[in-house]
Amino acid sequence: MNKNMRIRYKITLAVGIAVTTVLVAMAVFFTYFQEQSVLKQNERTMEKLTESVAQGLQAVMLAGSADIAESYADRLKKVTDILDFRILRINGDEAFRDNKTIEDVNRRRGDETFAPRDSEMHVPVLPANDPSLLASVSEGRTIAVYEPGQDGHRNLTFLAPIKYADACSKCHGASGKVRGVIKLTTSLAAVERDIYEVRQYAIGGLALALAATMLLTGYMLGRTVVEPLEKVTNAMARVSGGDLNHQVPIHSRDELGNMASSFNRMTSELKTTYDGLRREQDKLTTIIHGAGEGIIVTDNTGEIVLVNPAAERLLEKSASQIATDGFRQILDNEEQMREWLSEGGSREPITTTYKDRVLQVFASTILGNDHNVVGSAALLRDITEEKRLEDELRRLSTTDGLTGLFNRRHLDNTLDTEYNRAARTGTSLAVVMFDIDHFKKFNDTHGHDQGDRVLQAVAHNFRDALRKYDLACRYGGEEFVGILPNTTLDGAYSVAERLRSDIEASEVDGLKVTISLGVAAFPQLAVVSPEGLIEAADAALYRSKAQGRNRTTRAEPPPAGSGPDQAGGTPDADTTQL
Ligand SMILES: Nc1nc2c(ncn2[C@@H]2O[C@H](COP(=O)(O)OP(=O)(O)OP(=O)(O)O)[C@@H](O)[C@H]2O)c(=O)[nH]1
Repeated sequence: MNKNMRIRYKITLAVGIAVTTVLVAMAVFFTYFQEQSVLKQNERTMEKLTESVAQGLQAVMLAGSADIAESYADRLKKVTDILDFRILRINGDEAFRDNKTIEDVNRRRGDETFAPRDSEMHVPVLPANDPSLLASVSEGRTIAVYEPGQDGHRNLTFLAPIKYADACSKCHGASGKVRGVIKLTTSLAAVERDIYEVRQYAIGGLALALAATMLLTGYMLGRTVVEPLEKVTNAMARVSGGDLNHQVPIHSRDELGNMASSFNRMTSELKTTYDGLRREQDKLTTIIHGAGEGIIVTDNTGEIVLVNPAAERLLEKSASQIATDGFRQILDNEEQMREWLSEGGSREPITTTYKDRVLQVFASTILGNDHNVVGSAALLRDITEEKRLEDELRRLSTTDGLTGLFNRRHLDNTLDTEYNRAARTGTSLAVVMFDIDHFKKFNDTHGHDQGDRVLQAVAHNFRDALRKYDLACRYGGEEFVGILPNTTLDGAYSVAERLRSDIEASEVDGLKVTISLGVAAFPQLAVVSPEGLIEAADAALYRSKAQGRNRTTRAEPPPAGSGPDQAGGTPDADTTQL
């Protein structure tokens, strides 16, 4: 059945086939039985006729008028619809064609009762062993035989026995039960024509009944099933097209009526849900469009379906340009985007630089309920200012405001790290510690602001004296510490001396200061902690002070009886001040 065929035609066709089958079966059944009945009736009539002919002939024969029997037979042959009429002997030969019986009878009677025929002939009509003939003779009953005729219609042949009566013995002597057989053949042409006519009427009636049934079925199906179904189908099409206000009219309370009312209920609930979703979507759209963060969303084919104004602002591109470039080109860096997305949606935001801005990007793959990819999303946040403030904060937390050197907290952290590294790698780590000589007096004499400027100048010198991977720190007040990785005690001593002489030689606003220094190095000095290194340098510094200031002292365990290893200028720092 064609899949595109409308249900109305499908059902009508199905009903038509079913009705046709039943009607044809009934027509065949009744026609067949009617035919059989007609044929049987015809057979019975003809049988009676044949038998009465046989009895008539027998009576004629008994009356001694065989001639009449013969002429009777000849006349019967001419009757319409009687194709053949013969009087047969029980061996199948036609009687009354030779003188054999006449001679027998005359001989038996002893006179010339019957005159012999002028001409004789032997006419074998049926073979002696013909089953129908044998059955008729042996059973003494009439046998009907249907055979195809030459005109296309069937013929009906009766073989009716001519019974042997006692009176027959007078002429024919003792014999069997049957003396001869009447063979009467009629054409069934008239009967079959009648049957054919009946068939024609039956087919006509059948066609009429079928057409009426089909029309009625089509009409009834249309009214009761198809039209309601079509209404629901049309309503479904309208609902799927977005018209959620459409309702199916309900005309009945049957299954189709229930279906329509269920559909209407479903549509109403769908509309309620849809309206709710729509409101949520509107809210979401407002939020997305008003968000400070850039939002870009794609569908599962990778096509960009949403770009909010913040994204346009951050990327300095129009929404259409972003959509044209594609999701992987959001940051003009396809490789990076692919990498982020290949991680199955980055869980951590990624910080990247884009057109002099620092952007925080959260790129993720959106997965559906069954873990299939339904799209991708990128959330962009401009953290340039945040980053600047963070860097500034970090700088402020690790540096000293007056001198710009690293502060003590940073020193402690760094020293820890460097000490551990030196201990692990077996390299040297040196510490230079110094403070300004008689600085209290300097402050008192020149004022605190002047003292600050001196501190800044000394810090400047200090930074210049160190390598770039050394760390210059303001340890507190007018005390400074330098951390010198990969530096031996002698190396640190040289640096300290150079710094001391630089400061001694320099001026700040025409004023001079000197510094006293202490140097310590690991592992020459077997300290067990970074604090130990500081303490050793501090002790060496103390000794520089004690030895007269403006000098550098090595922190090394002094051999018994020997003095500290010193270098530097004049013993008393008073002379270093201007
Ligand atoms: N101008 C200025 N002075 C400071 C600052 N921090 C500490 N000082 C001063 O530095 C002086 C340190 O004095 P002291 O510890 O007695 O040492 P000193 O006077 O340098 O004597 P010696 O170290 O023994 O030579 C104090 O007067 C502090 O007020 C600062 O940030 N600016």
